[in-house]
Amino acid sequence: MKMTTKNAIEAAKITKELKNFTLDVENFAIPQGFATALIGENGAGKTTLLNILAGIRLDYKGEITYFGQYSDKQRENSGDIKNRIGYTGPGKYYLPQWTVKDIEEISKLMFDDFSADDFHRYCEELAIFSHGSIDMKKANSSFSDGMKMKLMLAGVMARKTDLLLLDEPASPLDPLMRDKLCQMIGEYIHEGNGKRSVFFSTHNISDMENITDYAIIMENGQIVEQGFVEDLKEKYILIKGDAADTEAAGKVLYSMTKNPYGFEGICLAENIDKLAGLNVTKEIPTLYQISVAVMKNNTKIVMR
Ligand SMILES: Nc1ncnc2c1ncn2[C@@H]1O[C@H](COP(=O)(O)OP(=O)(O)OP(=O)(O)O)[C@@H](O)[C@H]1O
Repeated sequence: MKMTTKNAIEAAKITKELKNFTLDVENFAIPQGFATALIGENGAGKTTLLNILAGIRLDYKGEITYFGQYSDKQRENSGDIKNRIGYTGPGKYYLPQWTVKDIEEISKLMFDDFSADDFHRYCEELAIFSHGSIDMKKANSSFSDGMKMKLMLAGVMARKTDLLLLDEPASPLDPLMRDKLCQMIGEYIHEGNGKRSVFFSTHNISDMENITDYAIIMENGQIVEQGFVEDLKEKYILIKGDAADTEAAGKVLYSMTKNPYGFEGICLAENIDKLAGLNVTKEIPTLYQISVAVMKNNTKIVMR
C-alpha cells in the first residue's frame, strides 16, 4: 500500500434519493497527489457523486471535507476554495452562444488565477484550432462534442487549481486526444509535487489506465471497491485454464468468462490455494479486467 496521509477529499455518509435511484456512499477518500478513476456501469451514480463533490448538486446529506480542512459549506462560501477546484463535465458548462473570446473573458472574471496565455497554449496543444491560429470569434455551439470537451479542458487547465473533478473527460475524445489527456493529467499531478489531485469518471478504463493511481468502483449507487491500483493487482489474480478445469475452477473464481478453448477469470488472492491441482496460468490483471470482474459481481443486470 502506498503511504499517504493526506486526502484531497474525504466524504462520509453521502446520500441522495432520486426517482428510482439512491446514492448511498459510506466513506471514501480521494488521495492527494494522485489520479483517481471513478468506474461503474451506466447509471451507477458517478455523475451524481461528481456533481455533489463539485458543488453542482447541493441537495444531499452527508459530510465532505476538502484539502483536509474545509467543509462543503465553506467551499460554497469561499472563493479561495472554489478557485482551487476545477471541474469539467458533460453538461452545458459554457453557453452555446459564447465565443472563445467570451469564454476567456468570463473565465478571467470568475477565477482569480485564470491565465489567458495558458488558455491559448492549451487550445494549441489540444488542437482546438486546426490551422494554427485561434479563431476567438468561434461560438461554442459550432464545436463538435470532442472540441467542446477540449475547450473545457483548456479552460480548466489555464487556472491554478489543486484538484480537478472531470466527469467523463475521455468519452468524446479521439484516441490521440485521450493520449494527450493522459499526458496532461500526468504533468498536472507531477508539477503539483504531491499537492495536486485529479478525480475523473471513465468508461475508457484501458485508455486511462496508465495514469490511474487509485480506483473507485461504483455499482447501483454504492462504492463496491476502492484502492491503489497496485494493491488491487495483488488482491485480484487473472487465471486462464483449459475447458477440462472449467467446472472446478468455477467454484473458486470470483468471476469467469468461458471461451472455446477453456476459461479466463479473476481469483481473489486469498483463494488462490484452492486452485491447486488445476492446470491454470496466473497473471497480473489489468485495471480493466479487475473492474469488469467487480462490476459483474455487483451488477443488478442479469448477465448471460
Ligand atoms: N435529475 C434526476 N432525476 C431523477 N433521476 C436522476 C436524475 N439524475 C440522475 N438520475 C438517475 O440517477 C441514476 C444515476 O445517474 P448518474 O448520471 O449519476 O449515473 P452515471 O454512473 O454517471 O451513468 P453513466 O455512466 O451512464 O453516465 C440513474 O438511474 C439516473 O437515471
